[in-house]
Amino acid sequence: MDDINDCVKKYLSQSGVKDYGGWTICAGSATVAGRGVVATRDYNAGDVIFVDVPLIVSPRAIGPDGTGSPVCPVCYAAVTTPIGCPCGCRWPVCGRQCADRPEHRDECRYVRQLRPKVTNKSDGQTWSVGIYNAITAVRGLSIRRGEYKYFLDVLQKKLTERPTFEVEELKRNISMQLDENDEQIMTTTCKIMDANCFETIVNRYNKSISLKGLYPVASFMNHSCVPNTMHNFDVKLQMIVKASLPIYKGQEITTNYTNSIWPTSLRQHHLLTSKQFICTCSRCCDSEEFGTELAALNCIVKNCDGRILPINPLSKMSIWQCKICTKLVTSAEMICFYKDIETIMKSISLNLEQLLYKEKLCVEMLDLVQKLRLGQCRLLGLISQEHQKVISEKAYRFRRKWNTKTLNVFEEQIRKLKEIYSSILDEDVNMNTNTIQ
Ligand SMILES: C[S@@+](CC[C@H](N)C(=O)[O-])C[C@H]1O[C@@H](n2cnc3c(N)ncnc32)[C@H](O)[C@@H]1O
Repeated sequence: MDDINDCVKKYLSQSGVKDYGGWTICAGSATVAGRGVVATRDYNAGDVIFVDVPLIVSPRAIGPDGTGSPVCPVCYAAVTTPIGCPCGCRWPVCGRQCADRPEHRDECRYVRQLRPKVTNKSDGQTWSVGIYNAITAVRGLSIRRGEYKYFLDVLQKKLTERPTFEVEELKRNISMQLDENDEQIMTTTCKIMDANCFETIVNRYNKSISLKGLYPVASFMNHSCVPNTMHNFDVKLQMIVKASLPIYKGQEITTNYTNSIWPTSLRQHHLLTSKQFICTCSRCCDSEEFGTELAALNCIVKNCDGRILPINPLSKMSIWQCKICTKLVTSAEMICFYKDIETIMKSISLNLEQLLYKEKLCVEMLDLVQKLRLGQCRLLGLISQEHQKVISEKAYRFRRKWNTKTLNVFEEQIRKLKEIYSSILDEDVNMNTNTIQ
């Protein structure tokens, strides 16, 4: 483990990151799984634990059905009318300026010498979706050069014998044969990305762009549904990891690979399909999820006030049961109920009644975050921000009806919520206080 720690710390210091030394990468009983990051000193909630610098950042692929839209692979702005890079790599850059940027030079030259095929010449499209989808793979080659090749050996890889989508896309869309060694490095990179990458969100021209980022320290952080950290990204795409709860020396530093307010069945499904493991944390083993009954639905039996919960929260095939009348419901039926609820939630827009409903939801969610012991987490920041927007909107709509005393109470509430979310989201480049969602 010493070699891994030395390599990671050298990389961070060479990347100009200030030394944050209160952690170490460990293996064995100190971690929930394989290697993990462990605190070597105490932290208070809100303390920065480390700042991580990406080894690779790349746009999300465009699906075979055309889902997703391209972003410029150099500046990551959304490109509404993409043009193929004028130098010839067929990536959809946003203009000459990005095509000529030094960081694009080597990868552009590499793709060019593979002779990218012109796919949609007839409709005038000058960029290639297939070549675009291979950006992650091509960027892996930059790690091969130099001392950080070591990361390719030590970072966990997704277990699969299947050919990687990105490399197959590249091979299909070039005229030259891919070098065997390059292909192997690209495949390894993609498997590493699949096992370790984080959603990296950047703000470009007031639009949130979702990218994939590979961060060397964060790659060793294990998952917990009751994590003790939160993170956000600065303008340089550096990941700032902070304690969301007090952390004691010797304790594992964990993150959340999934969504905190999803019920256990959804979180388990997501973790198993994307990261290939079953989480057995204290929250996952507790069917009531710390008393929140987050997954519960009201009993379907007439006149029964009970709540239906899974008998075995760790099994997706689990039977669900009402706590009062003991009615049993199959997992397939529960999935249908959840889908119906999702459809209803998506159709909500904000008239006054719904604004008040949203306020109620914000209050309930803030209570939930507290009960789930999520501490100073990003979710607390985001919900507080939404809550503040609802209250500001309400104060605006009722300003003529309310007296000064009532308005002052609301202003105080707004101030407190702003204080909470500003302290959590302060480095967050996506902070947008204007829109109500
Ligand atoms: C980003 S890596 C974390 C570091 C990893 N433990 C290592 O040794 O490189 C993600 C992988 O770690 C394992 N992992 C992370 N959290 C876990 C947990 N709570 N339970 C079981 N396995 C976990 C899974 O194999 C997952 O695919």
